[in-house]
Amino acid sequence: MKVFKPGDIKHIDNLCVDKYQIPTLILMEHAGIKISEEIQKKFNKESKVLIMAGKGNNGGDGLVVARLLYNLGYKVKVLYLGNYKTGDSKINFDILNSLDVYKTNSIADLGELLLWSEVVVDAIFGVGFRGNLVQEYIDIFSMINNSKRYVISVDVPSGLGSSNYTFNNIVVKANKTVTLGCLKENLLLPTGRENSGELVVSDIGLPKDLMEQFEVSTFLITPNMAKELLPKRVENSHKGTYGTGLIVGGSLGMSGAVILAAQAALKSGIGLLYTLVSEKLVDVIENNCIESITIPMPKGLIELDKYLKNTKSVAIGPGLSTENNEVLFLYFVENYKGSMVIDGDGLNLLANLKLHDLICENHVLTPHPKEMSRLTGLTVEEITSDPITVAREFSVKHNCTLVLKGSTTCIATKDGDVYLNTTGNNGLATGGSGDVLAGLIMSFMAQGLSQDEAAILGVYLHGLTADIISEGKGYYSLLPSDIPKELHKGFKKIQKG
Ligand SMILES: NC(=O)C1=CN([C@@H]2O[C@H](COP(=O)(O)OP(=O)(O)OC[C@H]3O[C@@H](n4cnc5c(N)ncnc54)[C@H](O)[C@@H]3O)[C@@H](O)[C@H]2O)[C@@H](O)CC1
Ligand SMILES: [K+]
Repeated sequence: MKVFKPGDIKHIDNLCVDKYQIPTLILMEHAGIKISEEIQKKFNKESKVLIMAGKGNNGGDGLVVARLLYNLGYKVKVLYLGNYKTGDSKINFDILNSLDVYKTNSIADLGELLLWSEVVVDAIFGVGFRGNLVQEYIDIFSMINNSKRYVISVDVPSGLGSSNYTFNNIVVKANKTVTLGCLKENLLLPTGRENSGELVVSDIGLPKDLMEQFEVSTFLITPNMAKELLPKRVENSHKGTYGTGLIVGGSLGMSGAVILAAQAALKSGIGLLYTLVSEKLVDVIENNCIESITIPMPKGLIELDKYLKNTKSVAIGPGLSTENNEVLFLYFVENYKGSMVIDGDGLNLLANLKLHDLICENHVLTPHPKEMSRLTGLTVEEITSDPITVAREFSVKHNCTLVLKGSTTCIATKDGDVYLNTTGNNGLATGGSGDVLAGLIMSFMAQGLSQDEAAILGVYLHGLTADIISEGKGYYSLLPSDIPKELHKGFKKIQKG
């Protein structure tokens, strides 16, 4: 599903007017109709609705809502923050002036108005919000957030920056956000998701042709997309049909990482699995992954060639340790020509040894923000405040697939597309869930998916399975090892569509 940037919205706006001859006043009316319909679904005509109308077009949408609800018989009061000297908001302000709707621009009355209200329509800022907040707005936002009223945000919760930024760390916290015409990037990033409440994308009459033809480079992973990516299972098949994979990792004390990755690979349909681990770990791996073939680390790495010949994909890094593994890591990055997931200490070795020039299109890198920081030299804050751009720039520069993990994971391709994943929950924030993900991606590449496809499906399935488990277990008790065990439920849900 297409996801739009603030710049795209401006462009769409202009095209509506110039190419499709649709005045924005019509779109504003549609926006108002859609918001008022959402209110009617939840609140009856006895309800008291406070409209907070900002000075731009977002405020104009709010003024339309005020008129429509007033006409329907709702008790409506408006606190407006603009002068409305020109444009569509002025037209709607003038119309409202001709009606007997209570209006004030006195912010000092906000406390009383909030006490009076049952529903607050947050039409203070939309996608035109920029920069910092002055104290007056910080106070307004705090009062709304502390009011315990039902808040419905128009387009975006007010104060949400264009990416994952927050200015002065405050955003209006909505119960529901009705976003207009199309999905916006910032709503899908963590700050947007935390503050939007239930998210509804509302059709406001933007031309179908325009929206279909408009090119974007950010997408939301949908159930349908995941379904289409599932590797096909065929009746007449054998283990060779579903590919051979290899997990390289597991230093002393970290055998669990390999076991988790291996369980995930085995439970996601791989044909044959090898694990390559330190000799001392062979027994523990064999005991826990009876379907895999365990290879003890040979003295001469050249001995690995006979295994690698038939191996379609590798995951290197789970539990590997950065100590004494430089030669091994370099061997794989330089010699292995199949698809390869580089995870955990594989990423740290990549960063420590400055091997960025060896990253190529066969590689899927799966850093969390701290590992990304080591890879890029950016701070964690710089990465998390604009993860889409950071991920995109890296994948294009290094011609690889990058999975930047987070509560919204960004999968960036070498072509510059970014896929956002919103499955998963805070129960995944436990050491080991990344190993499961690495095993899944490796498994899907062994089964014939491209690097991008495997990353998209792996990330989606990983989060979806966690969500399914959490429905029964809650978030506290979710363990990475639960995911391979319950993976069949994730697959089933994807297959159903
Ligand atoms: N794109 C479209 O096709 C449509 C957009 N509509 C609405 O228009 C909105 C965008 O309208 P605008 O571009 O007028 O922008 P907004 O209404 O989001 O905000 C812009 C106003 O806020 C002020 N502002 C921005 N940052 C500020 C800050 N940090 N502190 C104080 N003031 C600040 C600006 O000076 C300007 O007056 C959308 O979010 C949506 O609600 C709808 O009317 C329907 C059609
Ligand atoms: K808003």
